Amino acid sequence: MSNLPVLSTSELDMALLELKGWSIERGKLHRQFQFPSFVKAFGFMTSVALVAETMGHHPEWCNVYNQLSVDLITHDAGGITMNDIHLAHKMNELAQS
Ligand SMILES: C[C@H](O)[C@H](O)[C@H]1CNC2=NC(N)=NC(=O)C2=N1
Repeated sequence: MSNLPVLSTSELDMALLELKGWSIERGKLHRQFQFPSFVKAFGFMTSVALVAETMGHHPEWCNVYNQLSVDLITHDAGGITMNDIHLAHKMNELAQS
């Protein structure tokens, strides 16, 4: 359960300045990832799954071959919170390693 507030439009605009590749789509924090192979995509998803489980905060995502579409939203709060921003930063870090 998240007690964090839903971020305002201006707070989101500020956070997006530091979040390469992410945008707001249909009220969710969105990024499309592309990997060299399905195995690389799935390896990334496995790494993210471990972080997500530790955070207690989980992505909505769809994997097709080497493509991964991710949407982040805090269901308990009904909008985008700092939990989504933190998870997006962790995903960007993991995508580079
Ligand atoms: C009880 C459980 O920890 C909560 O329901 C967590 C699980 N993971 C979650 N993930 C996301 N993205 N939003 C949530 O509100 C959320 N809630």
